[in-house]
Amino acid sequence: MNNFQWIWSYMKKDVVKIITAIILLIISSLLIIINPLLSGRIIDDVLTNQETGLLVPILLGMIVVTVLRSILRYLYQITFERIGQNVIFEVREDMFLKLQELDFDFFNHTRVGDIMARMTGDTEAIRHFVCWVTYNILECIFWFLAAVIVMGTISWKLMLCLVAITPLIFILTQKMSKEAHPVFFKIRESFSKLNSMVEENISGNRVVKAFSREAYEIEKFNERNEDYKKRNMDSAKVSKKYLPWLDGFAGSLNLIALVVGGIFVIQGSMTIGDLVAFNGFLWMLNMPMRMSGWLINDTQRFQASCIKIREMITTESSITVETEKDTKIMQGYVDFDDVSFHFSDDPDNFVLENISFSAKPGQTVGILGETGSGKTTLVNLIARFYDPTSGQVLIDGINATEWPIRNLREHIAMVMQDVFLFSNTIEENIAFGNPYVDASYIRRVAEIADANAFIERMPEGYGTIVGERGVGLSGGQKQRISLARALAKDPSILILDDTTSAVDMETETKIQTELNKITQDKTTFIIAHRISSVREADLILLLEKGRVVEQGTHQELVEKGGEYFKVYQKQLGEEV
Ligand SMILES: Nc1ncnc2c1ncn2[C@@H]1O[C@H](COP(=O)(O)OP(=O)(O)OP(=O)(O)O)[C@@H](O)[C@H]1O
Repeated sequence: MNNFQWIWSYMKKDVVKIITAIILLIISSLLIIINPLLSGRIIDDVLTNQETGLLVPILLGMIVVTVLRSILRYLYQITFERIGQNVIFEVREDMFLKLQELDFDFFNHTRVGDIMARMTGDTEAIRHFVCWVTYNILECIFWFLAAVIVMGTISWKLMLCLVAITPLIFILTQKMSKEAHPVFFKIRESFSKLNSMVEENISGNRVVKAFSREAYEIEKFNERNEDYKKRNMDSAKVSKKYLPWLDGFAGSLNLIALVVGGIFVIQGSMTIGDLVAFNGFLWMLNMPMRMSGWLINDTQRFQASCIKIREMITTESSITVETEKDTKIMQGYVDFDDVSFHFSDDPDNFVLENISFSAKPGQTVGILGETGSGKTTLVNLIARFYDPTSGQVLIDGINATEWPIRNLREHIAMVMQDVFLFSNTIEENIAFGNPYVDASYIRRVAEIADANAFIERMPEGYGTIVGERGVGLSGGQKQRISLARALAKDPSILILDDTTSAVDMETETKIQTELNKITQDKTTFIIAHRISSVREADLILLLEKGRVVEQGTHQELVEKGGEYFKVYQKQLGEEV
């Protein structure tokens, strides 16, 4: 399917509107023919033959035609605008739905700025094409055809002299189109890089300032900005190379008409009125020629944008989300059966190797290990953010890959290491995973997460809006709201990834005591660096370079006197 067929798939449901708009456009194009013909009549009948009584009706006729044409033009232009807006509404919707469906792998490899460029600049290029370029192309075609027919009836010889240069115009537009094609792809790529750079700079503005790297960032920005300017200049150069020629050929039509037409009038094979009428149609021939360069540019821009959008819409997730919602209840049994995993872009480096363990509802699994040992990756496999490369993760005895994914995730709540809060009230942030939760339950889970006290101290309490990425809250406060959000979901499996790393030990102990009261029927995974966070767990996994090197309860592992014991002793020493 080429880009035009693809965009047609969005337009075709508006086929009645399209046909109506084209009919209006054709009528409007036919109406253009009338006024030059009437001008000719003024010269021949009113001025030359002195039929002065015709002047007023002719002038009135010209006014009616002009008004009618303006109304028709307005109607079909607004119809094309509506069709374009409908198309772009659906394209944007499809892109957003795709974004919801795409897996972690896509987001690991795609820059936010690039996605934003597709959602904004590229959709705008498509809107412009449907709303403006399409009817301009159609207008040009109909004007050209109408002009050829009417001018042919006035003087086919003079018309042939003018149309003789059309092949040259065709060759020029072909060459221009070929040259402009790659240039617009480069512009598109450059725009995406510039966008990504600015997006990263804004997201990371605190880091930039903290490290006083503004100058470096400005230099990087200037480089990208310069590249974008250069790419646009390349496009301008292509335009400037061809547009004067197209303009020149279009302008030469007047000269040819004047010289050759003048000779015909002198020879008596054409009246002055016919020559005036003929001249009145000239713009209908030269306008399409002048416009062709601009329309080619816009069409190439449209093509480049289509490719970027279609690339995203057709990206296949390795983990697909079903459309139908399943309502299977989850108990919370988790079994890892000889699970190994590597990321798709690094097949030689196994991040997890031969992991096996079992957990039952009501049990807590503590996961310890040095940084980069694979703890987060392990729990990501439970929520199916990734699928194991080999082995299987069983939830309630069923392979996680066989669970309807939304159903699976509905019963799992995760407090992620990198806390993200939406720019919304605290209450709505906590209710994010369970919109039906009531205010008293929100307060209850906030109390368990030890967040209630500081939330109530805020000026608007639970109605306080937290800024982008929770600016205005401390790291520990954000973690606690994020914990409350997970608890509000009342999940069967609760995953806490370094959830209390930013809170003090006393608060952590308080949270743990409260958590124990409500996790009786849940399977809880706690990733931590401090043994104090996991010592009560029913099972502790000690990870080292993706392998479980020790597993058991705190007591068992201490008695074993191995790696866990060494870490325990070290941390005990630090605490004393
Ligand atoms: N998206 C990714 N693509 C490729 N490799 C990755 C990706 N994410 C993580 N890794 C690698 O996988 C390994 C395990 O990462 P993981 O985040 O699971 O570690 P972790 O034990 O949770 O670390 P930490 O305690 O620092 O959070 C690391 O070596 C990391 O470099």
